[in-house]
Amino acid sequence: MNSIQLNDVSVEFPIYGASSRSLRNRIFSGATGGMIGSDARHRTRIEALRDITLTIRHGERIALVGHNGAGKTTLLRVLAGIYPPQSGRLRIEGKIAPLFDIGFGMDPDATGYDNIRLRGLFLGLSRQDVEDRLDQIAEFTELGQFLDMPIRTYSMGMQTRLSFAVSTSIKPEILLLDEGIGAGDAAFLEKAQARIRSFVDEAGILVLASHSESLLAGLCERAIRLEHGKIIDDGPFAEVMRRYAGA
Ligand SMILES: Nc1ncnc2c1ncn2[C@@H]1O[C@H](COP(=O)(O)OP(=O)(O)OP(=O)(O)O)[C@@H](O)[C@H]1O
Repeated sequence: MNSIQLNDVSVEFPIYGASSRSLRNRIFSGATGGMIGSDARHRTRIEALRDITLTIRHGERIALVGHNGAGKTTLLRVLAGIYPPQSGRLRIEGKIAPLFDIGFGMDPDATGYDNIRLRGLFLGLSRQDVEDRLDQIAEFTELGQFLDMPIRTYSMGMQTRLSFAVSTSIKPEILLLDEGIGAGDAAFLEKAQARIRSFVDEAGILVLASHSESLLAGLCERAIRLEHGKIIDDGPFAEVMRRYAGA
C-alpha cells in the first residue's frame, strides 16, 4: 500500500544579497509568497513551508491549491525528495514519479528520442525497458518527426508531452504533477487526464498542484489549501474550493 506521511515539515530558503534592514527586521507577508523574515543574525529567509503535517492514503487524489507562492511547488519538491525538509519528518511508501520541472533529467541538445531514453533511465528504467517502451511512448507524444529534433526546438507544450509520456509509462505508484501539464493543448490534456485516471484507478496516489479548477475537478476528490506556507484548509474537493472562492 502506498502512503505519504509528513510531520511538522518546514522548508526555508536563506536569501543572500537581500538586506534585512529593508525588511525592518520583522516578519511580514503580502498577498503572495511565503513568509519573509530574518533570523537572529539579520539574514533574510523565506519560509516556504511551515509545520506541514499531512497524511495521504493509498488511492487518494489530492489537489494542492493556494495563491502564487503559497508553497505548492515546494511541497511537491519535498515529496519528490528534491528538497530535504529542514525540520520535521517525511515518510513515503511507494515509487514516485515527479512530473514537474519538466526539463529535469533532459538534455536540450539531444533529440526527443534520446531524451525519452535519458528520462527513462533517470526514472529508474533499465536500458532494455526503455527500448521496449520507446515506440509506445513516442506514439503517445504525437510529436512525429519532431522526435528526431533537439528538444530545445520544442515549445513548452511539446516538452510537456514528452516528459509526461515517459513519466507515466512506468506506472508510478505516486504521481506528482504541477500546473505544467496545463501547457499541453486541449486534445493532449484530455488524453493526459484519461491516462492519469487509469493510473489512479489501478491504485497509487496523485498529488496535483494547479490554479485550474476545471483540471483539478476532473481528477481530484480531496483538496489541500496552502497559504503563506501553511495548510489552512483540507477536505473534500468541492467544499474546500467553495470556501476558497468565498475567501
Ligand atoms: N529556490 C528558491 N529560493 C528562494 N525562495 C524560493 C525558492 N523556491 C521557492 N521560493 C519561495 O518559496 C515560496 C513558495 O514558493 P512555491 O514555488 O512553492 O509556491 P507555489 O504555491 O508553487 O506558487 P505558484 O502558484 O506561483 O507557482 C515563495 O515565497 C517563493 O518566493
